[in-house]
Amino acid sequence: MEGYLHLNNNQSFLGQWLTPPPKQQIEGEIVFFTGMTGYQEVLTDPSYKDQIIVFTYPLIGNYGINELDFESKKPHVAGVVVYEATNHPSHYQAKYSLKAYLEKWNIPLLGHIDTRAVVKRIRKEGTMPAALSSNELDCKHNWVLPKEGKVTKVTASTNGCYGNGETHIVLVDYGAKKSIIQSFLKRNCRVTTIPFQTAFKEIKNLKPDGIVLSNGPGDPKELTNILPNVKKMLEHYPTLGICLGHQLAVLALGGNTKKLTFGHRGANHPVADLKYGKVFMSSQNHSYVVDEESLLKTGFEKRFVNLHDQSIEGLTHKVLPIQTVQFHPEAHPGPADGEYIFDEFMNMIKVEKRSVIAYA
Ligand SMILES: NC(=O)CC[C@H](N)C(=O)O
Repeated sequence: MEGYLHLNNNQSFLGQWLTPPPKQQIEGEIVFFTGMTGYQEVLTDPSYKDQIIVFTYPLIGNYGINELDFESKKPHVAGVVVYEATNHPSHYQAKYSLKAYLEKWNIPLLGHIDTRAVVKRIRKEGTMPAALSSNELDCKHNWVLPKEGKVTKVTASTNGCYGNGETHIVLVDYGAKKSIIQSFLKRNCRVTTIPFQTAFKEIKNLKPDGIVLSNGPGDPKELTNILPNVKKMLEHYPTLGICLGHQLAVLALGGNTKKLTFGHRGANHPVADLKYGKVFMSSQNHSYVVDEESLLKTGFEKRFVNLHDQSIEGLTHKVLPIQTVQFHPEAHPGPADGEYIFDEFMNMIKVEKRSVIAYA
């Protein structure tokens, strides 16, 4: 059955529903992911909350969906656009086909769309509201998407406890990916995940050795009310900020963020580490970046740079033990080249512990 992708610039693309057509028109911000694999991780990464995702690789779903690679308990995207999706995945761990999985969660999959043409539009005109619909457009449209509250939708409602290692990591859950927890469990940590509005007093009671500010959906500037809390965390504990967490750390210390035209979403974004003079491939998913000029008064120094557009990919702090990254060191999807950031953070925690003991 025929279905449409309508962009807010009044351009429409005709395709075929590969899942049952949605009962109502689905609206969301349209973004594109360029990786050849990793669709399962993308669909279940809470940072994609309510977005319509276009996969640019022309055949999606070959290895199906398994029980291991979910980044959270359910898919978060509003809709999926592909050129072709297979019905017959081939992988020994495959539990569902892509279509069956999306159908189970009532998420529409629109196929036979010229995804490259769609991406050209988005690259030219920017990320914009869009709709998936069974109907042709009959008038000019301008969808206004609800802005606030995405983090509230995806954060945990209670604390979660994982592992029993030596070092205690408190992970502030703005929509955290499972792989971040696993990266710390691999490094002999105990991880406590906490709802994003947990007061600093309660965080202190948990006696963290280090704090991680997680990834998460939406514009970081929607979260201004929690910045004083974030600032206290940064001033008291070794802190690692990942993606949204990186952006919030900068805002909390008086810096600024801005929106990219079409964001970075893929598994092969080249990043330079200025500390070691080396380049590696990174996994990315973000629309916003830190504004370099705003860093002057924050005490942050640029450490990582995106080699496609020179945007900031990570910072260290001149005085406080803070490391932040815009890319995803936990990978999933994509390469784990940036994983050494977790090892560095573990060292940062050790050094802090030693100096606390020395001064006691
Ligand atoms: N993956 C993330 O944490 C994304 C951060 C933020 N929502 C952005 O789009 O820039």
